[in-house]
Amino acid sequence: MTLRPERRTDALADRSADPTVNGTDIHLSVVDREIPLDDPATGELDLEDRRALRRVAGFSTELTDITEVEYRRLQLERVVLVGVWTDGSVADAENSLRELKLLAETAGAEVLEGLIQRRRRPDEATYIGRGKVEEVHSEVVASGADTVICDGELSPAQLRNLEERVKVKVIDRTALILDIFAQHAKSREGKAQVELAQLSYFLPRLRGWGGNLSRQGGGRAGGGNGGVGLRGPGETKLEIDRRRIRTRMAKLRREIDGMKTGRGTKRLQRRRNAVPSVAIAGYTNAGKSSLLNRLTGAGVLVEDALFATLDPTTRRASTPDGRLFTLTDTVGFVRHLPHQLVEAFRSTLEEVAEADLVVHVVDGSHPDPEGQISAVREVLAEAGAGDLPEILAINKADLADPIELARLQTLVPRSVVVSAKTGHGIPELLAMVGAELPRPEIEVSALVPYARGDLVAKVHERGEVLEVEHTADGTRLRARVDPVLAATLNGFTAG
Ligand SMILES: Nc1nc2c(ncn2[C@@H]2O[C@H](COP(=O)(O)OP(=O)(O)OP(=O)(O)O)[C@@H](O)[C@H]2O)c(=O)[nH]1
Ligand SMILES: [Mg+2]
Repeated sequence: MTLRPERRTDALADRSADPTVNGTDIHLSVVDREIPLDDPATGELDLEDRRALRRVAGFSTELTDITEVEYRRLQLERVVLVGVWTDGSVADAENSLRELKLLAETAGAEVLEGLIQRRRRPDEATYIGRGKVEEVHSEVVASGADTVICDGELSPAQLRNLEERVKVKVIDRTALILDIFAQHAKSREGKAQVELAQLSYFLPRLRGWGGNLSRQGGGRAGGGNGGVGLRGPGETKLEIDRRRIRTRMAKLRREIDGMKTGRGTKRLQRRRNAVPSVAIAGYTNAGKSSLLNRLTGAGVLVEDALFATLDPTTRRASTPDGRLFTLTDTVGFVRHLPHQLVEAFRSTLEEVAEADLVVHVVDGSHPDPEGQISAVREVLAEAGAGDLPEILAINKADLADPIELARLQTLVPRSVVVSAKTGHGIPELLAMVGAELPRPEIEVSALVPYARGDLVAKVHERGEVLEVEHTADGTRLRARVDPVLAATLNGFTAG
């Protein structure tokens, strides 16, 4: 597998112009598939294995416009999806493959077929059972696919073995997610983070193309002990590539650290102004950006695609009683989010970890909201945000089954049913946010002259006004405020 940035750009341009990507309907059902009873290739009699390869019917991407089809063929990969289903129900296995299909389509691929194999665990050498590799190969030939995507993270050896046998490119879920992130990254920081994640994924998977022939120059094989600057001549091509990648990764890490400082300064500034911060977190496509737009009119990109948002956006919002807070929309999470990405996006995730409160958005109309909730909590914990107070916003109430919504609400004490689309539940959500935000600590009484209306406005925004009275001498206030504002108000102590 190679990194091919050219295709990415093309595929992205195509994706945004493609009406079929957004509206694809998926009808899934698992149908038992006829499988020859004996497997002459291996002579294995693994009954469970044999019965287990199932075709997920009606799985192909439906494209209606024929010219569109022709156009897409030029650039897009035609893929067959393969999953190993180890535990849980058929529905879980289907959900997982359905999500892989969405991911593949988001990356710009055309999905031709989806296959699930029931196995106790993935095969160590080939991921799917050896006997079944042949069938996947036939499927690839029959459908004219050029890529197989596996629903898991495969070892370098598994990828290589499988690729040799199915005779087309094989990629795994991790590489697919990395590819989507690479297509969507816009900011300098986002791009650097994604590149770092991709390189750390590819590093152990590099192959010495051409084996021994790849040795550069003559001399010693397998350099590495010649010291800095002296390693060149004896190094294999593979070692040179590895070294280049490591150097590039170190440079990216430094760059990302530098950019982090810039954002840290802004964050400190907000801290100093004692504006509490709320982070919106949640599974990809849950409606996080829609909610930010609904709450603040931010105009952030909303798309029915996975990982539409990669760069954090921060906006100001206020509680029903007028207190200001910041609201940050962040990258969405997904099950088995590649750890390389979690690592590379650490600085973005730290932003979440430093928030005063997390609004965790979940798509109430999704078939497995609990699975999504726990996947999000896992990533939050990994980012050090596991202990933050959390409000669960159960979104897409306009689409979801009310019984399901009620059930979800009983699971989490601090939850609220909302619809970013219709505005349902938004006042309740804001009230809850207001109640959960840290209270300003210091109670003050002050008599502020009318000339200092700015100060009164600040108390309204940053503090909590307990009593207010307009007198002949000015505004008499009793309020709870932060230490900085308390110090200023001290000059106006009410007599
Ligand atoms: N019906 C309905 N659709 C919604 C609602 N909220 C969001 N959507 C749709 O869900 C899709 C995803 O919304 P986004 O706001 O982009 O979701 P996100 O969580 O920011 O997604 P990523 O940034 O990709 O992780 C879009 O097609 C929205 O129009 C809602 O309350 N009701
Ligand atoms: Mg978004």
